[in-house]
Amino acid sequence: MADLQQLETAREHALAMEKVVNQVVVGQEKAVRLILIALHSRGHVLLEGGVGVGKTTLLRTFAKALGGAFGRIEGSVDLMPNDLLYSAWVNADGKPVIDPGPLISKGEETAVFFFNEINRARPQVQSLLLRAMAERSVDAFGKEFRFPHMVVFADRNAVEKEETFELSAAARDRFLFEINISRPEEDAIRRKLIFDPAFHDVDALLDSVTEPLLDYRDLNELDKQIQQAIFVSPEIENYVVRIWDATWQPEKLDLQLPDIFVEDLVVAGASVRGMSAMVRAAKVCAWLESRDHVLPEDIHTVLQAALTHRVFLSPVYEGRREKIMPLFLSALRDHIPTP
Ligand SMILES: Nc1ncnc2c1ncn2[C@@H]1O[C@H](COP(=O)(O)OP(=O)(O)OP(=O)(O)O)[C@@H](O)[C@H]1O
Repeated sequence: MADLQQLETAREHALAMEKVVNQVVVGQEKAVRLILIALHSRGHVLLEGGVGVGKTTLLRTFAKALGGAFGRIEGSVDLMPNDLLYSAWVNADGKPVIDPGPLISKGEETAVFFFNEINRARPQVQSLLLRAMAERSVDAFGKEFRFPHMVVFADRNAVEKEETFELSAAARDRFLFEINISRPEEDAIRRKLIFDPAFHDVDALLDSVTEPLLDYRDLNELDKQIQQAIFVSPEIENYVVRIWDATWQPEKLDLQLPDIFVEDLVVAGASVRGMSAMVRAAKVCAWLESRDHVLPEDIHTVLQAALTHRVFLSPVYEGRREKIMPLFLSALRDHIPTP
């Protein structure tokens, strides 16, 4: 049974954490809310967006606010799977030394692991990461390293496509959300980021998070409690199933999308994993809004992030995915009657 008082206290902590993160990383409120939801539904996240828009700052802030460790690695063509597990070097006495690599060096304390530019890493490296994400453990140095509290964030460089290895459809499906992080829209915030020196020094920004606001070790249990406590009505169930069907056969709705033949658009819609992930995330959303049941607005909050990387488009449209998917998913939302 979920403990309602415990859930209430946990929500206050989660909202306090969100407030602090929004003070450190400005103009990214939507992304911050989605990351908060992902952390509480224990889902890994793909990040899509620009370079130097505050992704590392955002993730380091979350890790610090959770009191856990932050790990990071850069994807590159010559990165090998073992580079995640160990690094070898020669010390001042000429002796070889082997250190644990970024994936395992923080062990069980890892709360957030950031794989920057995952599409620059070869498929072997991506596979190791996917296995670590699914099992939250890896084998190295003849033993098992576990990181039961880790949530992985993987960024895809969407601008440069030279020498890249795009994630396969099955690999993308392993991520709860794909979240877009781009330049803040508000002019005043953009100016602040450029001209206020406070935003030029990440370490100084992070110093403003003085103590953990939540314990990363509580999140696995909290997730179970939230999933038990939040109710999904039969009407919402029907609504979700209609959305699911529409991702497979959008031509059954009367959608009009510019320059697109809707009958030819989709090769495959969302998976079972994708739809259940969306529902889990919507429940967390309802909990953050102090409700014990899911409303259509919770589904709407997570719809884009949960499904945008899970619908497979025909090759003729795949190259315009970034533009088409937001239009397509908004059209689904607008055409399916809400309960
Ligand atoms: N929205 C924001 N709020 C606060 N600081 C920001 C924001 N956007 C960018 N910055 C500042 O810009 C600089 C670059 O940020 P950061 O390294 O986090 O970006 P990034 O997206 O991880 O970059 P890269 O793509 O190169 O890895 C930092 O000094 C950071 O403080």
